Amino acid sequence: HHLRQQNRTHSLPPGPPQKPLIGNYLDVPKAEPWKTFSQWGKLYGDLVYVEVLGNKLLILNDMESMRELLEKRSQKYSDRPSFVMAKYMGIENNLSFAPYGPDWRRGRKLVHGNVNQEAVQKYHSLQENVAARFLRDLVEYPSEVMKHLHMATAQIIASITYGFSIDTPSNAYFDEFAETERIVLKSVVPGAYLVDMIPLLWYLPSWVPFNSIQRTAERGRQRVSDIVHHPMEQVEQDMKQGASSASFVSDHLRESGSDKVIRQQLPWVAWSIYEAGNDTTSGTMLVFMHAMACFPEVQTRMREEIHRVVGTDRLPSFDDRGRLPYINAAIKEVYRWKPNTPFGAPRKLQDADVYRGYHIPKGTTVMPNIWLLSRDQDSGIDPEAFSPERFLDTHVKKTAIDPYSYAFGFGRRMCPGRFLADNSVFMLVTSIVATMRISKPKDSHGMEKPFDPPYIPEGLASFPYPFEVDIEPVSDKAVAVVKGRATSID
Ligand code: HEM
Repeated sequence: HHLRQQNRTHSLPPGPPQKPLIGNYLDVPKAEPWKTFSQWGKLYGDLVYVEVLGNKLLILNDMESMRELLEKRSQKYSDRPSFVMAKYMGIENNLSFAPYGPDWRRGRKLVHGNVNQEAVQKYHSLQENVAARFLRDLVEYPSEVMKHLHMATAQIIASITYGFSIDTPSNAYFDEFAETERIVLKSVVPGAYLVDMIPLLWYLPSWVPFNSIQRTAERGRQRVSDIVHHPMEQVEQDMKQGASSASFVSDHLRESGSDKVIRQQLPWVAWSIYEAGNDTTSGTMLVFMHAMACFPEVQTRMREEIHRVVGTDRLPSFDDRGRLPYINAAIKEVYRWKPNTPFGAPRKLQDADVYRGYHIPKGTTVMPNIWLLSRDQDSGIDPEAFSPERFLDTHVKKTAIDPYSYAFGFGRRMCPGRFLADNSVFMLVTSIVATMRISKPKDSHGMEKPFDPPYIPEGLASFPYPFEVDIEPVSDKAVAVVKGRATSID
């Protein structure tokens, strides 16, 4: 009764008109929906409400509503939407997709212990070593830059999570991880599987033509289970032989003793770290490579700063970071220029709410339009330009919105890996710029080839597919420094 009254006095937030049954289904494009959401923002205001086949969606188009709802009211806004396929495949055991509750809280605590701001310092030398090896690979096989990049981020995260050595050249798990990742990303996108729109389909027998849902689900479940448990078994085996190095998994296996709950959850939490931390970091690095090829003058300014502060006799280290303001601004610019998660990671509202005089129904999927924040014009610099200057008050009257306030999410479900991620990005970015020149690909006559790397157009994450780019050492001395440093690790 109370709710009905609330409904009467408060209307839903505005949005495009709906059609019977399908609602706004035809209005929400699959490719780059955040651009359409942003246009709606201009038409309907900062809160936009749409319905797609009975699913309620609320789009937040301003920082204030994100802070108020996702942070101040996080008690209600920290659940995730649920998907039939994902649930069946076990993907809701992954921290990123888990419902808000005791399992999520326990898992989150485990992760936090290993990657909080203090703890990530113990990974500095790992990150420096991986960067040095990565540079040597670039010197030796520059045309395989995309492969090297993916390997570098995978090595960092696999070492931290499972203790796998960075000497493992092409670990058997990496391809398996990558393949499972595709299954995961598909299963948490509204509408990718018809069964999430029309749940009744699940109950149709599988001999009905075209109804392969249950078979797909079963295959996915098996794959997910394999990738969650195989690396764990390896760690346990290594531990028995005394051959495992410290890692998230081995530390917690030692500490948890016979705690059954933790032992059961640990493989899933470990996989969550790998799953959430690998493609996001490599994707961010691909955006960086894209930007460097398109904006050579920024690349030059970055290199000048490094050479001025660090010199050319050694590779950059974490101790240098505080003295590299232009580099730090350029890293912010990478997060802003093409944000990884243009509409964040969706939340599900657990109880009906009232905000700015509007009624927001229970169960509504809430999406912060991060992409729109990234397009702000406060600095007066074109949002499409890659320009670190927009973050420097020595260059502009008003600096752009700080991407650290939106690129890693909000409130209780904010990315717990953000310090680790940012350190990896800093180390890889500075190492590359210090020693390598990145440019658009050229043909055999030295003419620039057309260059416009396509981005994954739909789903939660947005970064380029692997693309061709030219890469060469800045000097013979740089090659010598790289080789010397890499050899010292061997
Ligand atoms: C540049 C790289 C990264 C970006 C841009 C990024 C971004 C994000 C975003 C936007 C979210 C959703 C937050 C929300 O719902 O408000 C998230 C969640 C998460 N991230 Fe990251 N992330 C990155 C790297 C990492 C790394 C290296 C780890 C490894 C520890 C990690 C672990 C996680 C986990 C476990 C979650 C789920 C949190 C939850 O649902 O409670 N991320 N990340």
